[in-house]
Amino acid sequence: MVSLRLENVSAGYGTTRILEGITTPTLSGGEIVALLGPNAAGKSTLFRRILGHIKGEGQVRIEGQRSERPICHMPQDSGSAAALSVYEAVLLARMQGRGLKVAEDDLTAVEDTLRYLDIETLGARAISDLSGGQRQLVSAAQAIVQEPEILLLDEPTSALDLHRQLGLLRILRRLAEDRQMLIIVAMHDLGHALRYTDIAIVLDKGTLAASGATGDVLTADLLREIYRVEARIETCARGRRHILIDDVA
Ligand SMILES: Nc1ncnc2c1ncn2[C@@H]1O[C@H](COP(=O)(O)OP(=O)(O)OP(=O)(O)O)[C@@H](O)[C@H]1O
Repeated sequence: MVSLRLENVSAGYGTTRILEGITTPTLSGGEIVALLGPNAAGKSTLFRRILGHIKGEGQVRIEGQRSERPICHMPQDSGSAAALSVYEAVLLARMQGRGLKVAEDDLTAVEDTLRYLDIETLGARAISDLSGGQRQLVSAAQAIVQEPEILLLDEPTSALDLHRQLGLLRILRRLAEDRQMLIIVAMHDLGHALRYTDIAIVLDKGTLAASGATGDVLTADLLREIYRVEARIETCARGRRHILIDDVA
């Protein structure tokens, strides 16, 4: 099974250092990890460092991988491939690193992924004509269709309505379980993190503020110190824990 661990990882842009000494627990296939932290904490930068798009000190250790390119990334703002249909754009994403010859199972993977995300009716539509939320689902499809072992998603639900937010998070849970994929999601919705993720990694100003089981990490103290809000974490009648925000701290 694939695993990922960061050891004393730093990174930056030019001479500006953004990330400093990030060490995480070992993250394993089958887990959903929330990458949390306020705006500009360094979440997208950490993804770029994991992907090798920017360099820095420390080690990104990936073990137990089956393929040469185990990681796939859904960026925060994926530019629209204006001239392509949804089907073509997802197929093109699927073919990255697989050569030019499209096989029957590539077409099946595209169709399954569009159906999985409930966007099969958009197949023939031009990407440029889609709504923001539809485009975000297509970006998710482009990442998922590649069947990576490690999936990095940068705020994948930010443009989605509530039903589709929950739908995508449930799909991620299924992918993690069925394919033993390690899924790391940068997100701002702490309620979703509490409900749908196993592990939380919290960045603050480029350093690691906390990491561990999401339910242990997300405390009223952390929300006050890192997110600067007064909050309570309470258990509802159904036994589920919820974050109740009272005020700014
Ligand atoms: N290409 C770049 N060149 C220079 N600085 C950058 C670049 N990209 C990001 N930064 C800076 O790095 C810091 C961290 O940005 P990053 O996008 O990693 O934060 P984030 O946690 O993903 O934020 P958000 O939640 O707002 O998306 C910010 O101060 C940002 O201005």
